[in-house]
Amino acid sequence: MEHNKRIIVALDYDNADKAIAMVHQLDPARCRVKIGKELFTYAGPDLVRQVQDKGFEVFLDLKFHDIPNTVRKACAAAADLGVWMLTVHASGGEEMMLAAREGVAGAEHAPKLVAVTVLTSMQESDLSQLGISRSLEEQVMRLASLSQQSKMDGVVCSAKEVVELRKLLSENFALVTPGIRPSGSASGDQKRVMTPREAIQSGSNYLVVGRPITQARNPEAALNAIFDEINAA
Ligand SMILES: O=c1ccn([C@@H]2O[C@H](COP(=O)(O)O)[C@@H](O)[C@H]2O)c(=O)[nH]1
Repeated sequence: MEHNKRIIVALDYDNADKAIAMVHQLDPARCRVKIGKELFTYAGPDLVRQVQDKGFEVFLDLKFHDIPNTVRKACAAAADLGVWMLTVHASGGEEMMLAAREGVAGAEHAPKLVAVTVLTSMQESDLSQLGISRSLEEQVMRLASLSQQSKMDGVVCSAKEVVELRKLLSENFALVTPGIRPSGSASGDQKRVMTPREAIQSGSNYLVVGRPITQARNPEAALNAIFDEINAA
C-alpha cells in the first residue's frame, strides 16, 4: 500500500534559495513540506506562496502560543496564506485554541489546526524542571484530550505515544509525529524518536522528517529510502 503524502519534509533552512533548491528535488504528489520558524523568519510569506505555487501543500509550523486575541489574528493571517496545516501550542489552553479555531473559521480553505503536546526534544526530566510532576505520557494524553475538546484537528506528539493516544481520541483526529529517525541516523536534539516504519506501524498519520533528508549527502536518495521503508510497512 502506498502511504501517499504522509511524509512532511521540514524545510529548516536559513534562506529561501536553499529551501527552493530542496523543493526542486521533491514531488508534490508524494510529500508535503513544512516551513517553520527559522525559514519563515528569513523568507516570510512570499516563500510560502512560492512553494505553494509549485503545487506543494504547506504545513506552517509557527507553534503559536500567545493570548487568545493575538493567536486568533495570527491564525487568520496564516489561513489567508492558504496553508494546509498550522500549529499552536496546546499548553496555551482551551481559550487560546478555541480562538485559533475562530481565526481560521472564515477562510475559504481553512487549514488543519494541530496543537503541539510535548515537544519531541523533551523528556520527563524536562517536565520536572517545569514543575510538572505527572509522567510525560500522562502529560501528552492530557494535552491531547484538551486539544480535541478545544476543536483542534489533531496534535503533534512523538510516534511513541501514538498507540495510547489512538485509544483516547477519535479516529479522524490527526497524529502528526516529528522525531522520525531512520535507523543509523543521528538523533540530534530529538529525545523521543522512532523509525519511519515504526511510526507508520504504530498508526501515525503524518511523519515530519527534517535533517535525515535535508542534511543527507543525497537528499533524494534519503527520501526515497524512507518511502520504500514506509511502503513496505
Ligand atoms: O515536538 C515537535 C514539534 C515540531 N518539531 C519540528 O519538526 C522538525 C523536525 O526536524 P528534524 O530535523 O527531523 O529533527 C523541526 O522542524 C521541528 O521544529 C519537532 O521536531 N518536534
